[in-house]
Amino acid sequence: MMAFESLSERLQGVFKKLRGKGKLTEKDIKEAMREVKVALLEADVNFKVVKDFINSVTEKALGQEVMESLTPAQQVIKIVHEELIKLMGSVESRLNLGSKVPAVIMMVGLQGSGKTTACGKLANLLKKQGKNPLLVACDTVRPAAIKQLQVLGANINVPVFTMGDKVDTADIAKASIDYAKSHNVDVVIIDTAGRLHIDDELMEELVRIKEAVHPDEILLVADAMTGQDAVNVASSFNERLDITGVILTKLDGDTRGGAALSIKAVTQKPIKYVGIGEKLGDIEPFYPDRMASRILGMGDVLTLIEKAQAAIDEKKALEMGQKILSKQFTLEDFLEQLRSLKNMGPLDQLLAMIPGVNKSVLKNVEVSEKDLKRIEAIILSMTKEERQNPSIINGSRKRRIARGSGTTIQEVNNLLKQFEETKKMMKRFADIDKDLKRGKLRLPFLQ
Ligand SMILES: Nc1nc2c(ncn2[C@@H]2O[C@H](COP(=O)(O)OP(=O)(O)OP(=O)(O)O)[C@@H](O)[C@H]2O)c(=O)[nH]1
Repeated sequence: MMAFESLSERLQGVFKKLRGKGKLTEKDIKEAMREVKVALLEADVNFKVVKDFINSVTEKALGQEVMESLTPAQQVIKIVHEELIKLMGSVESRLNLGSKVPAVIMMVGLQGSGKTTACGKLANLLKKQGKNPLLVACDTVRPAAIKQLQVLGANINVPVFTMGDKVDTADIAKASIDYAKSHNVDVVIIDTAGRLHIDDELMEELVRIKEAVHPDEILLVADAMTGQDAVNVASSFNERLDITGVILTKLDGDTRGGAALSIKAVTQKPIKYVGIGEKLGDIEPFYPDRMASRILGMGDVLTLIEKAQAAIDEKKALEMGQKILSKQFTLEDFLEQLRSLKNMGPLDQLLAMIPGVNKSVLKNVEVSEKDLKRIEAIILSMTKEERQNPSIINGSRKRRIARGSGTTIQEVNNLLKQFEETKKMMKRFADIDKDLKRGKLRLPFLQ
């Protein structure tokens, strides 16, 4: 995820400076907070939110425990981390589908926010959880909206309820509930009309749908790329409709982060899901703690582990882990590792989730999809002995391997260096995993 990159870099810069100092003075902390403030404002975080955030962090950071601790800089970072989590709502907010059947989710938002797509993503997610959802086409304004919903529904094998664009939308919504009851549907997802801007006519229509079906959830779909506008939109919808939560879309773009950081504080309504791409699987629950860790460059170990578990055969992963711990990790394992990493998605995104791996480390490791092909060729040109014990690879062996794989000696050297780096990184990963299992995740800044 490229979002938050510049905010993340700015904040890490501020903390690096702090860490360079032994004891901190009040002046050091105030100076750092000024820089954090500018970084947040530049990330388009709501002005009032920034002000409250800075006040709260400063007050805590100037407290005695911090100033007198042996690691004041790390304590300050820890406070920022905790306050960021609080800002985004502290805990993961799940869907609250109530007890009546069918449960009703009403989706609202401006045109182009990704509302229709989000309806499909949510239906897909619920279906995977064993539910039997129904999509309801209540956007009768945008000509292609009904068709778009039908196409989405067909893709994920979820029925779509429509009465065309001539019927009143509150009536359509009501009729869809009757249909759901007689068709074994347990969750109804209503796609509503959007507008380019908030207008009264739209709000009145939405209020009428709300009154007709009493939704369990009213989710506002907001585009993260629009920053403060998304926050203002959320406020307006919340005033009129009393929304229950937000789905923040397009977090895969280079959004500066303002919306994700401000929406909860401004509206008091949680972000429940984030959209991270155009495909139907590109939706994730929103975890404030993981997001805060990402922003502070502490990586996102939990997401990484979940992805790894989904992509790698667990038994193999366990074997691999044991090999690393017993230092028998060979180039053959390395190759296998790279091949399974390929299944996990773009490598740089995955590696960026590991704490302590920032851009500069990534540059050293330099693994791109293209590199993988070359690495494969080089490793396959080695003898079995060389793969198992790379230390025997001397100058003449390197020449032979380079020739055999159609690469250069420099490239063979690079690969061997990468192998060593990976070994180190995997060791680190194994440590993190161990800590997680022990229930105590050691964050890098506390080391
Ligand atoms: N990159 C990215 N694109 C997204 C995401 N969600 C939606 N989109 C794209 O955003 C565009 C608009 O999405 P729609 O779902 O058609 O928008 P909408 O809000 O339903 O629009 P109306 O029906 O007119 O209100 C489409 O091109 C989607 O593919 C996301 O999480 N990431």
